[in-house]
Amino acid sequence: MEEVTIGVIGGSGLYQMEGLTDIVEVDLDTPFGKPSDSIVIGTLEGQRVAFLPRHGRGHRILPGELPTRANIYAMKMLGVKWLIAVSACGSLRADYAPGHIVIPDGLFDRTRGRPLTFFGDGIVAHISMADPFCPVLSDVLYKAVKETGATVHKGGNFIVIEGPRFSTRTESHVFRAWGMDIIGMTAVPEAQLAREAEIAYAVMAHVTDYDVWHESEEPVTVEMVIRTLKQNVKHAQEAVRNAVRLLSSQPDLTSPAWDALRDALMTAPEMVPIETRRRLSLLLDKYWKQ
Ligand SMILES: CSC[C@H]1O[C@H](OP(=O)(O)O)[C@H](O)[C@@H]1O
Ligand SMILES: Nc1ncnc2[nH]cnc12
Repeated sequence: MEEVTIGVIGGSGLYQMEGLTDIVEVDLDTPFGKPSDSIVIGTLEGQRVAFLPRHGRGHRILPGELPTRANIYAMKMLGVKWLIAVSACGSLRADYAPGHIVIPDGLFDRTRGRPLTFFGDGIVAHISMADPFCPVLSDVLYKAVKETGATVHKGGNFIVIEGPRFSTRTESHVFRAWGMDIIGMTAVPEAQLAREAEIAYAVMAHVTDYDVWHESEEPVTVEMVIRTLKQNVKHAQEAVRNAVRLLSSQPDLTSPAWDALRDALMTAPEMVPIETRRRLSLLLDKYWKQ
């Protein structure tokens, strides 16, 4: 299988990447099941890039049903080191307006019952999520969006709800009072699974609505999200292209995520059941074979 170092996960409204050439599609199977869809590998800005639509082509998979472990593991199988996530989000503050893009630096988990880890079944690990998004990749994304001329905000607390329903007004007001800036349904567990897989991960969050707290704006609907995204999908595509160019022109960039497991593993290797060892060898052989 060819090595691809840059991955892109497209969210609501971004189901394919424009401008890819020399395309191949791969159907991967992982120890955690099948990813959301085939992964499309193509050349962008002279660089091989792997693209996966998070909800599948035709938007078939609920946020709470996403096979996120398989999606991240599949990216790891391809050799992805930098993973750009594109998401639609609601805004919880007036100055982050629909049409703007946010590169969040904080994450608050309000999901329930999603598979949150690759570990378990005889192996224990505790990764650090103090800074949930890779600062190096976030910086690249910020510059990449800036180049498109879109309004971009660096930093913001991203609250991730279970969905699939949108929030009540009461919840939305509480999230604002907690200091949350944007709201979505998918960055958890993507961010922490990417960290467990030692992949640098950052989100380009496209503000599509003011959720349901605003006094003069209508409460969010799917129609509103899609309408705003349609107007902005060109920016998203251009920003991804810029990010790929910026990454490939700086081959010396490194991410703290790349050794996230160094101090996270608790279990003595010889105590790990053989099946678990096999399942996680892609993530752990670099430590176990030392
Ligand atoms: C279509 S509105 C709700 C939907 O949009 C966001 O999706 P994604 O993060 O994949 O862009 C949000 O998280 C919900 O899944
Ligand atoms: N207001 C909102 N809440 C949750 N997810 C969203 N995705 C887009 N807008 C959203």
